[in-house]
Amino acid sequence: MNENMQQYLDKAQVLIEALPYIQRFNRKIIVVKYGGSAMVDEDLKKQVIEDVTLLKLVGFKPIIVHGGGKEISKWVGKVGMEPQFINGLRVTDADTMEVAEMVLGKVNKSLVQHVEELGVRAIGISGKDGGLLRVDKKLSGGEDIGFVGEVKKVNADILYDLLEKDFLPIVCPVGMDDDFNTYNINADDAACAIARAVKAEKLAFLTDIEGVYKDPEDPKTLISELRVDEAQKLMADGYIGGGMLPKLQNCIDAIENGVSRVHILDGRIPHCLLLEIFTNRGIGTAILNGEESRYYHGE
Ligand SMILES: Nc1ncnc2c1ncn2[C@@H]1O[C@H](COP(=O)(O)OP(=O)(O)O)[C@@H](O)[C@H]1O
Ligand SMILES: CC(=O)N[C@@H](CCC(=O)OP(=O)(O)O)C(=O)O
Repeated sequence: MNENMQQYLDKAQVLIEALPYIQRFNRKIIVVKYGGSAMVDEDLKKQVIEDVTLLKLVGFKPIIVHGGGKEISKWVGKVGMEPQFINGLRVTDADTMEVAEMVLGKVNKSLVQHVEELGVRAIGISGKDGGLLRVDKKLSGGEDIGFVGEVKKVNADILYDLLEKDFLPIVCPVGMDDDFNTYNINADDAACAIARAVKAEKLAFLTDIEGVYKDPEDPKTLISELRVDEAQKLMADGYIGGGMLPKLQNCIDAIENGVSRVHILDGRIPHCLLLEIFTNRGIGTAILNGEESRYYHGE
């Protein structure tokens, strides 16, 4: 067999290996939280969008919930304010809220544009549209941090309707309270609330670190399988900081409320989503309930 033919056969083999995963997730909802560096780097952005589009085209039902924290901070700085975070949440006064909503709206439409370019119908909505995300004011450690929302209600019907009509929903983390004031929602919180509401099969957080470390200073301490009680202990013992705190809390919340699979993936790895879903490589950190394993039986 010549070298060319072997290359084609290898490609065919990759597709065949994906078959059981395609069957397992067929018509299942997968929520992808898209944030961190993978949003800033244009090549990575293209690859993430390609991955999600491919998931859609092979019969999954993906929903993208995006962040844009770095972009918001850039623009907050440009208008002469200083970005401020408490426990991974942005302190959001009225001016910051205005900037955040503008930036997130722009990010949302640019993602729609990328997906549409690949021939898949995408609809970009914020949590304001159709009352998708209703919030209460969220405090951080008892402290008032401004217009930061805690999701209290998700209108899942909008998402079901869009999926039913074969659209790829792309959600930006802005919502309203009962008095129709605008709130900034941490995108991890929004993704978790949505995954719970639609009973997603999988929730994948794409971020800019390999996964959860026991010791953030030591890459050798990356945790591949993290059980809920272990995660709680890591947080209580102070091993988790910054934006990883709300992320891990949301992972636990999702897994304890009916989302079957929850993963933190390194969005800097090209095609990390495809690798996680279609191969047995076990990248990133899987958050698990009880004794289950991140690997499916028979793998
Ligand atoms: N134990 C830990 N393991 C991994 N990351 C951690 C840990 N503690 C703190 N972090 C920080 O959390 C960050 C991820 O959160 P964040 O920057 O908010 O991600 P995103 O923007 O993707 O939501 C990492 O880049 C890292 O600096
Ligand atoms: C309240 C709060 O913190 N909101 C976030 C919303 C965007 C976000 O979460 O973006 P990433 O996922 O890219 O970090 C913020 O203003 O940065």
